[in-house]
Amino acid sequence: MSWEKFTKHYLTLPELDFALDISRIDFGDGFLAEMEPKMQEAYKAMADLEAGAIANPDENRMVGHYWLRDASLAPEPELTTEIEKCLADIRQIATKVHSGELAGAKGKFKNCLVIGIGGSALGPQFVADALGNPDRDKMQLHFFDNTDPDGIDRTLATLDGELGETLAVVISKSGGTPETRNGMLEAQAAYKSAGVDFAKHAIAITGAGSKLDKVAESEGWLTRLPMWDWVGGRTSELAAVGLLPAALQGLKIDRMLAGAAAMDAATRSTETTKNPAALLALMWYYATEGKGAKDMVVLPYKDRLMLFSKYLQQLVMESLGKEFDLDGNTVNQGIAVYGNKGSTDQHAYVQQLREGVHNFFVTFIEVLKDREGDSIEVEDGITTGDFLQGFYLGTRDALYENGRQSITITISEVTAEAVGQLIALFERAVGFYASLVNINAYHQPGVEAGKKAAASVLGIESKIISLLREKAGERLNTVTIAQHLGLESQTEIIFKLLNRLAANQRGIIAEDKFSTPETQFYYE
Ligand SMILES: O=P(O)(O)OC[C@H]1O[C@](O)(CO)[C@@H](O)[C@@H]1O
Repeated sequence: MSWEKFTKHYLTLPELDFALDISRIDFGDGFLAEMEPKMQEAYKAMADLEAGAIANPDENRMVGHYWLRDASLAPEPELTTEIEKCLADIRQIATKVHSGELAGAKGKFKNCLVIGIGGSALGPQFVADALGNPDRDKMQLHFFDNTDPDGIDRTLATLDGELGETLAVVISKSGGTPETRNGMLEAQAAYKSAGVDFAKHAIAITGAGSKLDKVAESEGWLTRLPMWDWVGGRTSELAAVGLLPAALQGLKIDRMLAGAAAMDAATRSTETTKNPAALLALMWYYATEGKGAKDMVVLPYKDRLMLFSKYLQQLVMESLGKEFDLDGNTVNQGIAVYGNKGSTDQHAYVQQLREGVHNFFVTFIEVLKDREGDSIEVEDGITTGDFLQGFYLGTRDALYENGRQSITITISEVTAEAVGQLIALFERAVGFYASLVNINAYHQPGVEAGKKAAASVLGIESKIISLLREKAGERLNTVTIAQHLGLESQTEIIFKLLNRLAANQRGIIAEDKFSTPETQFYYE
């Protein structure tokens, strides 16, 4: 890698303490010029989106997450007012909770139990981990982000005896996501058995009029905050979804918003070589041949950014993973994202990256500041942070020598501003990339199929339970149960359901503990 090539492709934004290095993606000299007309179309589409166009045509919705960090940009004055009111409400709630004016049955709230999934959990989890400091935080955040009973129990165990000082924040844009509904019901049951009134310890963040909104209203929860239809779940970190938990934790939400606003301003530039989001989208296009031919490995060399790749996984994959383009052609688009943190991953999968199947490009994130305070020397004149940088630079070169390309994002420190910037950078890069490949980044039709199939499985389970009750004591095997139910085509599903029911003492007995498909089942 020549110094000339590096400096030519190193974009620095000094006012943001931010740099992007694309010199290790081997695009040829003509690539940027060749892509420029498409990029100009992407800028136009983005400008229309920010001005309030129906940028999500399938759902007939505006896409307004950029207005959240500069409410004056919202296309209607009522929206500006709503955004500002919501922010004021968040600040006020946090102030009252921290002062103890708004308290739980057993005193000042010291924990916050966030109940949500997908975009209603990943952002809050990432930010809490990136910016939290258990010694300084005003509240500790805990999460129910699944419908796994054991996962729920693990979280509840950490809150044992403290539910009277725990504020539950139930987050669901649609207000009808089953996992979140279940989490809420499990939390309600736990509060009840602890003798604590859940409603007086709960806040809902959801769309107006949703099921969750109605439950929160009718049960008299502490308050409700809005989720607007023009903010997608995966771009909601800087809406109440992310800001309320962060404010409760004691994080500087205004600085996070300011960081995002500054990155938004920088990425509105239509001068491609100065626009980091445009360059990122173009590098993704080049590296993946505009069709997801390679995966994106996200490697932050900073433990605090470990959850960023998980957060990006949803942002990128739910946005870009689409069957059809905007003209209805089958395209099966997407970019797979995975990663954890450097240098830890060096001792896990970097072996394959260096020498194995060549199906990825890397996005390194370099953080200049090591830690608060000084470091000891672990070798003569060398600190742990020196090692961390050494491993990043070494890995990057070792990969590049073997034809494995990479991008590096450099920030000086993991601050609230930097976290806001990173979120805004990738949000816009995803939007640009979607334009380059002509897809709708703002809907998620594919998730519906799994949800519908799950509902039908639960329907079959109810039928099995009724049938076995009716035939209590009779020994039946999977095939005969399927026949009785007239569901022969679902015999395998019935086998799976019976096995789990039997494993959980739900009245159904399997004669063989490690039951084979032929095993007999009966109802006690
Ligand atoms: O906030 P909600 O409506 O509960 O949805 C949670 C998540 O579920 C999804 O709709 C996918 O099923 C995501 O897009 C979303 O972030």
